[in-house]
Amino acid sequence: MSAQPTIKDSRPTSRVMIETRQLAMEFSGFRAVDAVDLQVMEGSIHALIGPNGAGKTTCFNLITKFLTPTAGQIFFDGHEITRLDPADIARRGLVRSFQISAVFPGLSAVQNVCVALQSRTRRIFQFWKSDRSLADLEAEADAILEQVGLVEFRNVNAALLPYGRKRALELATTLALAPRVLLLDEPMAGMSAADVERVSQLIMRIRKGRTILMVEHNLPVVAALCDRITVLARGRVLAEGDYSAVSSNPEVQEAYIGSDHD
Ligand SMILES: Nc1ncnc2c1ncn2[C@@H]1O[C@H](COP(=O)(O)OP(=O)(O)OP(=O)(O)O)[C@@H](O)[C@H]1O
Repeated sequence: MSAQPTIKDSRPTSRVMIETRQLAMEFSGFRAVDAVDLQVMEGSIHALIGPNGAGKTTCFNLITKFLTPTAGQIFFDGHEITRLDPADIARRGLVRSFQISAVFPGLSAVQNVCVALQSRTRRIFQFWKSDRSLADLEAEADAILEQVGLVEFRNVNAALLPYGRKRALELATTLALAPRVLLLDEPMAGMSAADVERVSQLIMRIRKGRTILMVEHNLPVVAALCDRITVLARGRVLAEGDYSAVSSNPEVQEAYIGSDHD
């Protein structure tokens, strides 16, 4: 793990947005997540990394309430959310990308964002509504498409978008839900180098006013984007700090040896 040039534009504050206390998840006696204490600061981009089977996805699923922990607590902006359901926490502003907003392949980019905006405002997406309300909605959708660099693709069906652009559209539909905290599950998975660069820039653009927690295997991306990194191994926190601190930690280096990560 070599040091990478930084493109951070960080403004983390001292306020804790997501906190886990002694978080644990047991599957038939096997502790996939074991006493994890995590603090994600407001305004930061925070990564969860670790070798295969470290417990990253399980941890993510616990925080987004796709799983209920067998022990421990989860707090969002100071409020305990351990027993709330995913829709409840999404309404509070903690949104997992691709969680509620699906991308409909038969709809254009702008229609997809309109559907997501509608789901936020709980109105029914009625194309036959007055031109005025549809125009308002489309103006808001266009502003979001602009944020993610998809203006020129606004009328293209989602199914026809290149892969990287589809991920950008997924992010756009997530942004339509007005998240305060965004949880990204391997945002760079399966992307070409050009798409990785574009989506990295996109994440930097959308971080303003938000907190981002991501699971990501691409370590150069983590080095470039993330203010703070928590390294998990065998369900436990092995190390935490900025990239140079965790990558120079001998225990972290050892944990990665023998895994298929670089
Ligand atoms: N539903 C489940 N039932 C039983 N074991 C599970 C379940 N989900 C995860 N595990 C186990 O928990 C451990 C942690 O898995 P998890 O997917 O959270 O790791 P990860 O760090 O995300 O790995 P990867 O990088 O390979 O995606 C693994 O040993 C996995 O086999």
